[in-house]
Amino acid sequence: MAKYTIVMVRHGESEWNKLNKFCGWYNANLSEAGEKEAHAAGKALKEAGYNFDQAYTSVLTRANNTLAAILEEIDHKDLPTEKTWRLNERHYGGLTGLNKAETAEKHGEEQVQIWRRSFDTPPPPMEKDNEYYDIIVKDERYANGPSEEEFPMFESLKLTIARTLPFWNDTIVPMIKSGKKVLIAAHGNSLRGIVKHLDGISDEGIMTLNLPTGIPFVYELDENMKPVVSMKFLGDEETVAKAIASVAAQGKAK
Ligand SMILES: O=C(O)[C@@H](COP(=O)(O)O)OP(=O)(O)O
Repeated sequence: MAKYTIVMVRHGESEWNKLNKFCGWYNANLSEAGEKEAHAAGKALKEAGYNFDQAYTSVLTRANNTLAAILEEIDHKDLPTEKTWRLNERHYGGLTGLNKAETAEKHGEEQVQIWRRSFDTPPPPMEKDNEYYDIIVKDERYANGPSEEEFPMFESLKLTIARTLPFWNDTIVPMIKSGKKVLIAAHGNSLRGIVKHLDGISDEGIMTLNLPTGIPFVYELDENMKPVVSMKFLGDEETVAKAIASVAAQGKAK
């Protein structure tokens, strides 16, 4: 029997999703369409009668602004919210800022698929002379962590999960178990990590999972945090399927 309900949402389309660029820890804003998706997500949650006691989000603006738009729509702007770098998107290393389709033309679709979706093959590291290195490393939002040793220069999904899961286990799970209704606004890959964990998806199986932007999804969990209902999207099936297919296709050569 379901005891807990948790809602997660990948941020609305970002400016760099729109340009089809690997984004990772680069702090892209929401695009106009992404703002709209975020408001639509809030409206869908309101219509379905969801309310929350606690929100969690990354330290990246695209997730923060998605959460803000949702909270505006559900009339709960002052919902207690914790931001953490542990929910950030995976760090896309040396791929950051590159166009995904152009990268597929240069390195082949198969290689791009491995970089985007393999469980443990990381992208190449971000070198110090990368144009985004200082912008990311010196960003004030990381003043309180990660530490220098923890600060990633690239991340596979495996490495992303290794820094997301401690936050899930130590902070989010106790909150859920205390009876609080939790909303998480984060990113394609930080959420894929949580979904993999919750549903016990294999390293192989997770490769085919793509999360659409701006469509909330619900988990109903039993007392042991095992899913009774998995990944129920608040959107009509056709729209969700199209949005998922379009994310999957981002790594195709033009
Ligand atoms: O970093 C990025 O480019 C995307 C995910 O890209 P893919 O792994 O789907 O290529 O992250 P998000 O838009 O969720 O923050």
